[in-house]
Amino acid sequence: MPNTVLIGAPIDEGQRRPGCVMGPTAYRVAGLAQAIGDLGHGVEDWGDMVLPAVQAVSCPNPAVHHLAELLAWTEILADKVDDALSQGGLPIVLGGDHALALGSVSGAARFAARQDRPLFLLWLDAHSDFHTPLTTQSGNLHGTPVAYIAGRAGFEAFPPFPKPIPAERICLYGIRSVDPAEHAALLKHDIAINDMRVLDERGIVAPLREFLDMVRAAGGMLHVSLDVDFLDPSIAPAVGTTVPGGTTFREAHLVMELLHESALVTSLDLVELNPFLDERGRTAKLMVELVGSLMGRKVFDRPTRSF
Ligand SMILES: NC(=[NH2+])NCCC[C@H](N)C(=O)O
Ligand SMILES: [Mn+2]
Repeated sequence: MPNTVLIGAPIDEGQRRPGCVMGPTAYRVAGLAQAIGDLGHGVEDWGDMVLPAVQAVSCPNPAVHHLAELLAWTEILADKVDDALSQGGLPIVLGGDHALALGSVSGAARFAARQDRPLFLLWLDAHSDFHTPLTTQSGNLHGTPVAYIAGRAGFEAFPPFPKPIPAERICLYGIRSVDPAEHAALLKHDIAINDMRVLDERGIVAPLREFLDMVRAAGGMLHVSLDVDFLDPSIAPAVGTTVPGGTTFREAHLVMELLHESALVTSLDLVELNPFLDERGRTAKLMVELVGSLMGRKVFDRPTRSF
């Protein structure tokens, strides 16, 4: 197992509710490095990234805000993730809102292209995040990364995405909130939507196994982007865009356990944690536990607490 590299990305410009900027600190306070280290993996914490000075840029869609900041984050985060992978590490990007995936997946894609390996994307989220800066009505760019990654037009202000990921290598999982413009575009691009209806009917395991089998058969790299709102709000309240009907505690752990067993994950985002909305750190702790399962923790490793 490669060394895990923690990259703090205190980004909250992709949406409007303040608080995600505290995400990286909350993960550290909740003991992320220790949880990974306890499983016998090496951990390096590269600290928090800092946004450089930016120049204003305009966008034809007046709703869009903080475009300049997100262009800058995209560039520096792509470099960091590429660096971590180039050093043989497994980057875990501590968000920060989901706009950070514009950069983290760019970095992974650049690295994969240099290695001549196909990159696959597993998007664990309530939302499909398939808007472009031209179609978003909220103007919140955290609703756009999948469109950028898939090579949709409308991202002319951004650096061209290194090697857009073809539809069949993108797996949207846990979806239950898609805007009409996103839905039409997803159908056009032929991107499979594993929404909660599909997962209710087929179960949480089968569609994921099928996807992982494809990754393995292609000798691919796998980037996993885990949004807090993939989880049901009853177990993970610390997120600005809650949608009822999310995955349960056991379903989410099972997804992580399957990912561990596959040994295919090469990079990971933890996004949308808003510690300001949390209840005594329970969402941050749950996210840390999920990373534990992804890194090989088993149910029977859990000590019984009697206090
Ligand atoms: N990563 C997220 N939480 N995305 C929420 C996006 C919500 C909505 N579709 C929008 O574009 O505003
Ligand atoms: Mn998201």
